[in-house]
Order: sequence, then C-alpha cells, then structure tokens
Amino acid sequence: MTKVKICGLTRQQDAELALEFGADAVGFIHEPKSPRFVGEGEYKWIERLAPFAPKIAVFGRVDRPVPQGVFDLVQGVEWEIFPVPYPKRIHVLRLRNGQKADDLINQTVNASALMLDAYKEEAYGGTGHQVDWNLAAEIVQRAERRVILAGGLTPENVAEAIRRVRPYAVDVASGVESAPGVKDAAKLRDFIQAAKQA
Ligand SMILES: O=C(O)c1ccccc1N[C@@H]1O[C@H](COP(=O)(O)O)[C@@H](O)[C@H]1O
Repeated sequence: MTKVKICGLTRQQDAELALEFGADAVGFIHEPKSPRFVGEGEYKWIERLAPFAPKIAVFGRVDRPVPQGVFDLVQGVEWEIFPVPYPKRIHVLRLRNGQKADDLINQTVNASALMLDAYKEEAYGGTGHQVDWNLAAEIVQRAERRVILAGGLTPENVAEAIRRVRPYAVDVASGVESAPGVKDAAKLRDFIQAAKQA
C-alpha cells in the first residue's frame, strides 16, 4: 500500500486529523518564506504527536541544524551546502522539462529516500505544480532508493498518479488546503483514502 505524507502542517488539529485519517508521516516547513512556516514555538505540540508516525523537518536548502529529539527525518534540496550527517534524509529532486532520469538520480547524496517535485523559480515547494509523471515513473524504476512523489497532487488525481508512477509514497501540501497553511478536513480524508485504495 502506498504511504502518505501530509506536509505543511501549521496547526495541531490538522496534524492530529491527518494522523487519524491514516497519514503515515507528517511534515513541517522550516523555510521562512513559506506561508506554511513553523518556528520553534510550535515544537512543543509537534513533539507530542503520535510517536509512531515520523515527523519530518522540511527545508528548501538545508542550511541549519534542527534541534535533536523533535524530528525523525530531514527533507531538503542541495544537501551539499550543509553536509551535516543527519542519519535520515530525504533528498528532493526538482524536475524540469527535458531532464534525464539517470542525471537526476546521480545527484542524490546519501539519502534514505528521494522526493520528486516540480521545479519552480519562486519557491522550493508547496507550489501545486505537477511533475512529468512519465519521467517520475522512469526514476522510480531506475533509482535504487525509495521514491516519494510530490507536486500538485490532489484527492482527485492521486490515485491515477500512483497507478502511473508506482511510488513508495505520495506527499501533498497545497492540494489538501482551504487556504495556505490551513488543511481542509474533507480533502485530507479523501486524499488519504484515495491514495490507500489505489
Ligand atoms: O509547502 C511549502 O510551502 C514548502 C516550502 C519549502 C519547501 C517545501 C515545501 N513543500 C513541499 O512541496 C511539496 C509539494 O507541494 P504541493 O503539494 O505541490 O503544494 C510538499 O508536499 C512539501 O513536501
């Protein structure tokens, strides 16, 4: 069964709802320019969430350490810039038109998993833009690591994305929101259900 990560949570009630609906992992944005940014003031409730669901600290560039004990994995692009030996890292590959699967896979640095998202000049993520699912499927087949599909997924398209790409997990931020940083309960439920049934 495909795993589901719900990302860009800013409110405790949304995180708890996502976990209740069956999310396998929850992500918290550490990129100050994002409307989904969470600061250290939020760590108290994040720390207390269900202990068996990994909590992921999400960066654009990983340019600073996160305090130990709150997060289980760290997600980001351009790991070379901050080569701290986090034991568990998710390396985000931002796909552009015309790229080749092997060139992308070769960029990976010591990652537990790869995440595929759409390249956009203006932001590191959370843009709602879809990746090329054919290229994503090729990366899934060739990469010797687990692949998480992100970028423009919604309750309506996630099942088809899973059938075409066959990722280890799917990840969503804007596709289950009513406003940036605010999750919509029905969209959360429908997304998780559709992904698990695909
Ligand atoms: O969501 C953000 O604001 C964000 C900011 C900086 C880095 C990553 C971010 N989000 C990641 O982008 C994917 C895809 O977002 P979307 O579903 O297309 O809106 C999201 O799942 C996060 O991992």
